[in-house]
Amino acid sequence: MSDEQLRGAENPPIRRLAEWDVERLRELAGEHDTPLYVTDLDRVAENCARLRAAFPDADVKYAVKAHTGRAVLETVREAGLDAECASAGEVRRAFDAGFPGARVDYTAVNPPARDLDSVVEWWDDHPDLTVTVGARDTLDRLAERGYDGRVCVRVNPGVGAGHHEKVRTGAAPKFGVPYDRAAEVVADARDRFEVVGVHAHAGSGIHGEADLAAHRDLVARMGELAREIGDDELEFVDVGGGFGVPYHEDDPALDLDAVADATREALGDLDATLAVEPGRYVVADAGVLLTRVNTVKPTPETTVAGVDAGMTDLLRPAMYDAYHAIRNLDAGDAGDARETGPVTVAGPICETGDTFCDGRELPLPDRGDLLAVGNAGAYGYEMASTYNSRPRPAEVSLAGDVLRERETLAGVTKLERGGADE
Ligand SMILES: Cc1ncc(COP(=O)(O)O)c(C=O)c1O
Ligand SMILES: N[C@H](CCC[C@H](N)C(=O)O)C(=O)O
Repeated sequence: MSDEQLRGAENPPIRRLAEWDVERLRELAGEHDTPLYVTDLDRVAENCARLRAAFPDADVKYAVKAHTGRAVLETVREAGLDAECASAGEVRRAFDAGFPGARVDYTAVNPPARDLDSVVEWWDDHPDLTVTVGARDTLDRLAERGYDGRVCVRVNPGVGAGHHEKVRTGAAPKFGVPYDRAAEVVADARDRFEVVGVHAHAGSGIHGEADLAAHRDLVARMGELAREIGDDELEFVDVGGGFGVPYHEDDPALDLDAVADATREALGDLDATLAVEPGRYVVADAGVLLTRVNTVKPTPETTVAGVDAGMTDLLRPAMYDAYHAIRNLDAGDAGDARETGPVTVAGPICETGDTFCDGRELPLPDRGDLLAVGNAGAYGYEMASTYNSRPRPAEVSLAGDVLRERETLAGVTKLERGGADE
């Protein structure tokens, strides 16, 4: 893609749910059944390209946790982003998808011994991998295992931002060494490791003015810290991810170029390279969740549309009260003319919070209707569980390749005594 295409109308900053090809989604649901995640790998590549165009001189790392699927990771690797991994499991996935060690950053948060053991073992074959560390104890535990490789020190910037209090990471004491102790921890780390960077992350879903102001504060603080400890001795200053996408149909898309300019300005002059690590921005609008209505129940307040996907497939509404656009692919602008009214889309899980929307104005559902839930590509399948003994859904690419098989009931019980062993 040319620079013009990367930034222009051919690569818009958001693909809205209304823009997905309804006929194709219907076909995929027919072939693969529901609930079904559909992932558009071309859109993943476009999002990567837009990030690289906005941050041409930066190291752009993909936060793997947003969507860990092999096909997504391969697409991201080919599009030139590095991999930021939250666990040994994610590091393994990055290696398996072909990322070399030099493009892998393991952000260790209270890392279990097993994770550290594995990563130190893999370091033999991948001596250029970077371990990001947010506590002195973690430095000691790495040293005890003979690790003396590349380290990045994670700082708690005391500045949080994001779509919900549970994701304002930068203000949570769990993450990173306190800002005013960072220089001391870096000095200690320099005695024992190759310190290549410093890192902080404000939180997830940075969108409005307040979040952007917090992001700028964080970046400015990281610029100051880097200069204090010697930016010429660092390879990079990582200011985290968190770039938001619009979940409401009429929310504007993030102006990524403006965010990039503000980031550079807040960082100030540095010898070290800027690094960013978005997850959601790369995959959110590249995925939809398809689910079918199986029960329609009129009540005085709302029509309940019982569907075959639940909070076990897409946890975000239950966990964060997150809004996801929902489109009935058989009614309204996508199908039959129908009256609209307040509709509650409810899953099959025995939990009051197992709804995708409550009393939202939608075409009144019929049994058998196919619904699409938008922006399901980020933290969708990744946060799926088998609660209520529900097998996890399948995932296919928009092109029709099965990316993840539907889990079976035998799969759900296979690890337990007396469970299925197939
Ligand atoms: C350290 C770190 N980096 C990056 C991210 C990615 O955040 P987002 O998906 O909002 O870009 C997260 C959130 O999960 C994170 O904790
Ligand atoms: N770990 C991320 C938050 C992930 C949020 C995500 N799970 C969501 O669905 O919004 C962070 O600290 O910024």
